[in-house]
Amino acid sequence: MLLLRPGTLNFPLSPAEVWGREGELVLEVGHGDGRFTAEIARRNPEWNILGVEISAASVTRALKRLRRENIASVRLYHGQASFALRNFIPPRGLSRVYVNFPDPWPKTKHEDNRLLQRSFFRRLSTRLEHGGTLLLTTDHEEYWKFAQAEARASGLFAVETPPPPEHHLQTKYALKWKEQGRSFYHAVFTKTGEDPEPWPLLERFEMAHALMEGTLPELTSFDKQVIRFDGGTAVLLEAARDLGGGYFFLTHLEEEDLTQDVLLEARPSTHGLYVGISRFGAPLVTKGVQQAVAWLVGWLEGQGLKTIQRSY
Ligand SMILES: C[S@@+](CC[C@H](N)C(=O)[O-])C[C@H]1O[C@@H](n2cnc3c(N)ncnc32)[C@H](O)[C@@H]1O
Repeated sequence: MLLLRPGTLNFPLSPAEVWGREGELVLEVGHGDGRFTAEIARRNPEWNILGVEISAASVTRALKRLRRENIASVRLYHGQASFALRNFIPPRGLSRVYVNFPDPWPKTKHEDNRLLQRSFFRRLSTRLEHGGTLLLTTDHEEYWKFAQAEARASGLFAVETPPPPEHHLQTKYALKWKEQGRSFYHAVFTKTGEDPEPWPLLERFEMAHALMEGTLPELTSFDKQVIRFDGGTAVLLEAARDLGGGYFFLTHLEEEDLTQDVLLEARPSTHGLYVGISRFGAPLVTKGVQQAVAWLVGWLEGQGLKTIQRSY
């Protein structure tokens, strides 16, 4: 299980379950092609390493590299760093975080997109052990200064700015910028205090389905439906017949720091018409999933079907 599928895991992660052993937990945010991830795994074979990356192409490249190099102490997650930090890492469970060449978002109006801002440092403090560190390496002087100011303003981190260690300058981006003669900046943020406000896990649910009776409509077309709710949006994009006499509804969900493409289904079962989330792709059953199912049930009620039982 090199690639983590959150729908199949308990939160927070149990190192024994996921890595097969206890050990120091280290996170790399935005690992790109995984070159640095492989390097720290070779240097520190006792670490349990989690790599998080939002680009699917980069995750694929990193997976190939880790397999090729036979590295067994790394797990990867394709998604947002904040989701992984919040849900995978036990309170004070993390000893170190690496962030190499984060997207700088240079325009002032895009500053909110920067990872290393005050709210992030506050949340990070709940997951780092006391004295735990975040190590930043960047070619972007302005972001480097911004991150330092934000960390200090959180009141929870001490900041030092030693020169970057040589192996931090071997990542894909470091090599690219080195060729162009750019300078590099480094900062070590050490946790000195903790945000008293806990950062609770994402709310997960066991079930999101209903049993209905009646006859499913014959659909010749399906108009895209956008459902907005407190905390996100669900978009039912398309409906498709399944061969068992039901329908699948391709649904895109955006919730805070989680994006999922899931299938809803409406199909005959032994107890009646099952209308709910399909297990395909091991989705996380979230509030958004429940909202999408509730919409579908309401829509089918509008077509004359009756709800016998609701589980959401
Ligand atoms: C400039 S690249 C650097 C990649 C690599 N660290 C290197 O030095 O070669 C920034 C990477 O961060 C990833 N990224 C940006 N925001 C992220 C987030 N919120 N969570 C996880 N990865 C993220 C991007 O997809 C991209 O691969």
